[in-house]
Amino acid sequence: MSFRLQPQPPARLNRCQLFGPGSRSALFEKMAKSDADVINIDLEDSVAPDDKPTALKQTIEAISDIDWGNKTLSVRINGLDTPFWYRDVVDLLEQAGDRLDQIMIPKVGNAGDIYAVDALVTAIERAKGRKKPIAFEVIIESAAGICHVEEIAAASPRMQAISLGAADFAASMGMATTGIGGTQENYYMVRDGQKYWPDPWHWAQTAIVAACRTHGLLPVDGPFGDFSDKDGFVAQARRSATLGMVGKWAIHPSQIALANEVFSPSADAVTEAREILAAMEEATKSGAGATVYKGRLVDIASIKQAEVIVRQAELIAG
Ligand SMILES: CC(C)(COP(=O)(O)OP(=O)(O)OC[C@H]1O[C@@H](n2cnc3c(N)ncnc32)[C@H](O)[C@@H]1OP(=O)(O)O)[C@@H](O)C(=O)NCCC(=O)NCCSC(=O)C[C@H](O)C(=O)O
Ligand SMILES: [Mg+2]
Repeated sequence: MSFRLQPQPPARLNRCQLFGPGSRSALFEKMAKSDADVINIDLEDSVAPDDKPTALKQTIEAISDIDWGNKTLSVRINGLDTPFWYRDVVDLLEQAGDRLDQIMIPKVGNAGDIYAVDALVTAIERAKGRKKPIAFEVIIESAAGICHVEEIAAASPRMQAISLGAADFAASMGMATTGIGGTQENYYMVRDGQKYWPDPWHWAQTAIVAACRTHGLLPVDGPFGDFSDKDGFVAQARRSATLGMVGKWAIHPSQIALANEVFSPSADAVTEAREILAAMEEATKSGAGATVYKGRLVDIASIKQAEVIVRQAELIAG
């Protein structure tokens, strides 16, 4: 038990983060007009090395030239193990307009990585007199990242969100798969001759959720590579939502509506949450700390659970 209150995460929608390569400028308008809450223009792994300078230039222009509406606008920079990342940060911070909300730092391994980017961003913001501080979101996608996830979450006041990057994470962990997220054929148990497929991402997601909730950040599920498998995407997203994640990446427009649906509480869930709050208000008036709702126990913890759902519904309603 701690006497410190758990901080609330940033009060913004993050149900779907739509990715598109910075080298494919033809996609930018489509991304801006999509129903995704967050846009991630990618300078990292979806951009070939020879295309990096063009992708950076196009991205900087698009930040000011395109109407991004009320979306959170983020650019994924290159990893700190590459020769590209410092140029990404310097050019974005010196040349891109104030519409840029955050940068995404990939393959973060420890708090020192965040410190390094924070130092550079802070120096440029001061030198250029940038008014709006750039926020950070990071990807946990390595063995080192998951081992240090809590110190990473605490590393800077700029931190707003952490995603799980299933592809690089699997590679770093030496997992025997080339799939990006979702059920893994060979990760199964057998009972009475029946196969049962547990979730190999569960523990990493839970570690990310715990670190994010401790430090008031948004935990986000990363990519699901097989964009023709809608059922698989929805099943993965529902598991993530049940564990406390607030949203999921879309690497193709067909995944946006699916993510928005899963990470928006249903009308029935919101009604039930409001009824639980009303039942507990009545109980509190009569001096009780617990009561019965639809034949089951609800108590003071139920108020906090119901508030999670009502808060999300209110965010969506604007
Ligand atoms: C996956 C894609 C390469 C597919 O592109 P394409 O072949 O053009 O798809 P379609 O023909 O099916 O497109 C149908 C229409 O949708 C538009 N489109 C396609 N992609 C996008 C998009 N991302 N945003 C908006 N609109 C999009 C097409 O232009 C078509 O439009 P129209 O002709 O008008 O009907 C491509 O989707 C793509 O590049 N996706 C993003 C890839 C990416 O950013 N990857 C990086 C993130 S995942 C990762 O890095 C792994 C992670 O780090 C980890 O380690 O786990
Ligand atoms: Mg990756």
